[in-house]
Amino acid sequence: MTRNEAEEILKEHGQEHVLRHFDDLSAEAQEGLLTQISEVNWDDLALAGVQEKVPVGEISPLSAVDIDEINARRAEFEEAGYEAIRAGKVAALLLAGGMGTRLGLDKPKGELNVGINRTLYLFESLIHNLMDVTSVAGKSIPLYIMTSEKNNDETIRFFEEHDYFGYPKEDVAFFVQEMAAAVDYDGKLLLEEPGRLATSPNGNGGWFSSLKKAGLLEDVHKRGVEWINIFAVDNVLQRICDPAFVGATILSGKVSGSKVVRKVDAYEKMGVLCLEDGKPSVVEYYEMSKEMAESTDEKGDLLYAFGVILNYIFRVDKLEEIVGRHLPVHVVEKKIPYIDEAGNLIKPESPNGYKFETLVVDMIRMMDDNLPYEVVREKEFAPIKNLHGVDSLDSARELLERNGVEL
Ligand SMILES: CC(=O)N[C@H]1[C@@H](OP(=O)(O)O)O[C@H](CO)[C@@H](O)[C@@H]1O
Repeated sequence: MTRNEAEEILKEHGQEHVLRHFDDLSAEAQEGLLTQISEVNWDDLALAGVQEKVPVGEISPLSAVDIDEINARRAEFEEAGYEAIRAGKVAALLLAGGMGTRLGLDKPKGELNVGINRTLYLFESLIHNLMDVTSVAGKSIPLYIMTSEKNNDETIRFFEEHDYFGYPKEDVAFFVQEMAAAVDYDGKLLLEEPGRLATSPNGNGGWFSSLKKAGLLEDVHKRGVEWINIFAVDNVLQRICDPAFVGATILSGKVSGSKVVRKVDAYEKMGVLCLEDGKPSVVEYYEMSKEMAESTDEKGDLLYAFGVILNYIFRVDKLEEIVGRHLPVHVVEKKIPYIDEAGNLIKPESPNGYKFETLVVDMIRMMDDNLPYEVVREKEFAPIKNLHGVDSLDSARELLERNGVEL
């Protein structure tokens, strides 16, 4: 994009301020800024301050394959899962674009040390969880790691430095999540440096399109991968490519599966699986009505009892079918560092603008069906969202120790 083209498009959208420092920039920075401008999604920006209206259908409860049923059929599920894994049909995909900022760590979140008397990085722990499966299967599993512009180089450096924690390097591929520009409350694009728009990762809904854009779908096909198990970096206890989960999903004939746990109470901060117009769908905790959150059956149990733990399996052919479809954009208020008119860097203490994200939970709605698969939360759910309190480093350490992991 040339400067003139940039000027024109910025003018059209009332964003001329973006070129304020342009003449003072190096040629390289000018080039970088023009590229960023050409990548701005103007449709998203138009949503500043309004949540895109996603038509909500008729919501009804959805039950899961529960722990009793899983235990009764575990051997059968595991056999089917291991068979697919040994045939090379299953890959793992780690969502790791985030930084550890909220945990006081100015590094990729996966570099958090969860150890106490020894070092145990989040990344390391997740790799070990995956290796529990590959060592029994006698077969390596391709691992795709989604990073972001903010942490990609450092993440790769970290894996190199630690020799991939013993995982076969040739089976690991990194790719970068796409970014989205952020705006202030007036819908104006923010700059994080005189020559750079403030951007942030575009939400976890973009994982498959980013994988495709990075050219890794070819690798997926070349290896004969038919299923991808995506999982979040923050849950240190989770099982990855769990053979029973993989097998149960395959045997169900469904195109996707979600690991779920029973919520501790109506307001636990989790997305909840339900049926929407008869199809599986996830409603996020901050979008759930009080009525939906609190409704119970005749025994007094929550009707919408199963929360997703951000560990899903998807069939690749179905992902390819839906990849071009529009995912709703979620507008999220955030604290966004920016430079003011005088060029000073401001780090706001409270939210000052909007970021635009698509969410993987909306992909569930696009799948024709989904198998909710219940797991024991004390064994598989220890998300680290904060340092202390609920869903924190403290609570995760306690759960790790209870599961026999020495810290
Ligand atoms: C968009 C998305 O995937 N949100 C996930 C994710 O939410 P957070 O707001 O990041 O905590 O993790 C939760 C589990 O820890 C899960 O229940 C929820 O659905």
